[in-house]
Amino acid sequence: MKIGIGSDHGGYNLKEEIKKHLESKGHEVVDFGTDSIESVDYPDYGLAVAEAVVDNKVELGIVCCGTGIGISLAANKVPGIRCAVVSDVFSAKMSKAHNNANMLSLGERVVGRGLALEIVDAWLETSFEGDRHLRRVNKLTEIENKYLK
Ligand SMILES: O=C(CO)[C@H](O)[C@H](O)COP(=O)(O)O
Repeated sequence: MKIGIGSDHGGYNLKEEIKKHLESKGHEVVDFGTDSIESVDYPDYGLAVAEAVVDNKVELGIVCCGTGIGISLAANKVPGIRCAVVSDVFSAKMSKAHNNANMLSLGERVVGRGLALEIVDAWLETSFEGDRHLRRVNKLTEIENKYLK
């Protein structure tokens, strides 16, 4: 699978771990930065990955910041993005099965490396269940469309 990743400085080390992990499993990773722990602004990286997802340059996106919150908020501003901030395996599975999340966000200051990689695997291995959940996800899109100018 082709997966876009990105982080600010607060999520840089976790992003690098996730990148190595994904590549070791045979995924193609497109890294949108950042490239060090030098202080940067998370909206720039959330936006870059989110745009790659909606433009179909990558299939899914994974982003990290200190908490996972700020970079997910940025990604979720892009119409078509459903970016879930997750810090447990159950929520990772549900975010795909019920919400069809096309981006996953993790906080380096929240979850350890081992749990983060389990979350990533669970999320990638879970499929959207459709059915009643599709109706609800479609309603999310309707909300976006209502506010698109
Ligand atoms: O988690 C984050 C956003 O939700 C950021 O990584 C965090 O706010 C960065 O903080 P600092 O500039 O103090 O390192």
